[in-house]
Amino acid sequence: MKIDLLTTLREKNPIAFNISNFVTVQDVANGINALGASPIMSEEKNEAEAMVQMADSVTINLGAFTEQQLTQIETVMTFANQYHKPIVVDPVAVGAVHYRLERCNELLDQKKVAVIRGNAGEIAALAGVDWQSKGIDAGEGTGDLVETAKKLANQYHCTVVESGKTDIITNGDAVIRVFNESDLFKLHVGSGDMLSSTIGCFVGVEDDYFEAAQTAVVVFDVAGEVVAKSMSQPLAGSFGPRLIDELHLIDPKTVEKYANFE
Ligand SMILES: Nc1ncnc2c1ncn2[C@@H]1O[C@H](COP(=O)(O)OP(=O)(O)OP(=O)(O)O)[C@@H](O)[C@H]1O
Ligand SMILES: Cc1ncsc1CCO
Ligand SMILES: [Mg+2]
Repeated sequence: MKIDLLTTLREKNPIAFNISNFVTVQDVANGINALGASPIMSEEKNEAEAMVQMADSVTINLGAFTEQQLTQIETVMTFANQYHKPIVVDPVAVGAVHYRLERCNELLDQKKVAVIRGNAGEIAALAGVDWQSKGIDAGEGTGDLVETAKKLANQYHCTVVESGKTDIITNGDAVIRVFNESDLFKLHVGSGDMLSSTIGCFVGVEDDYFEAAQTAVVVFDVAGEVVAKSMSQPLAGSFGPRLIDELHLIDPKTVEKYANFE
C-alpha cells in the first residue's frame, strides 16, 4: 500500500469525472473534493468526449440509470478506452435486479475497466456465483468471498474491490484485506458510492490500479473509523458530514497509525 499517493493526489488535484446517481451525488462530489480531487459530473452524451479528454479518470455508478443515461454511459466508456483514461465501475444492486446485471455484463464485456467496486452480493452476481442480494445491500450468502472476487478479477482482467466489514482487494492473483471498519458506514446510504469514487481519484494519479485501489480503501476506511471512534453518540445523520470532514483532514500519518490490513 502506497501511502504517498495521498500526498500525490493532493498535489495533482486530479479531475475525477463521475457519472453518479441522483441519491448520493452530493456526498460523492463533496467527499472527493474534500479529499483533494476535482469532481465533475455530467449526464449529457454530447459532451462525453470533452469530459473524458479533460478527466484523469472516470467513475461509472450504475445506481439509478435510465435508458438514455445508459447510452451516455456507453459513449463515455468508449471514449475513456480510446483516450486511455481508467474506468471504475460501481455495479449498484446488480445482484438484486436482473435488468441491471444484464446491462452491467454487457458494459464489462465490451469495455476495458480498471476497477470494479461492489459489495458481496454485487460481486457474486457479476462473477456468476450463488448469493442472495437484498436491494442495494450485500444480503446473505455462503460462498468464499476471496475466491469470488478473484474469479471476477480474472474474468475482466481488472482489480476488484469487494467491500464489507473486511474489504477485499484483488487483481485476480494477489489479495489484500483491509480490516478498518465501522457499523456507521452501513447507516449512511452511499458509503459505497463514495468509496468507488475515492478509488476513481486514486486511479487518476497512479497507473498501478491495484496499488491505487488499496490506498483508496485504506484511506477511506480509516477516515470512517476515526470519525466513528470520535463520536460520543454514534448517529447515522452526523456520520456523513463528519466523514467528509475527515476526508479533508486525514493525513498520511493518521492513515499509517490506524491502517489495519494484510
Ligand atoms: N458490515 C460492515 N461493517 C463495517 N463496515 C462496513 C460493513 N459493510 C461495509 N462497510 C464499509 O462501508 C463502506 C461501503 O461498503 P458497502 O459494502 O456498504 O458498500 P455498498 O453496499 O455499495 O454501500 P451503498 O450502497 O450504501 O453505497 C466500505 O468502506 C466498507 O469498508
Ligand atoms: C438508495 C439508492 N437507490 C439507488 S442508488 C442508491 C444509493 C446507493 O447506491
Ligand atoms: Mg453500493
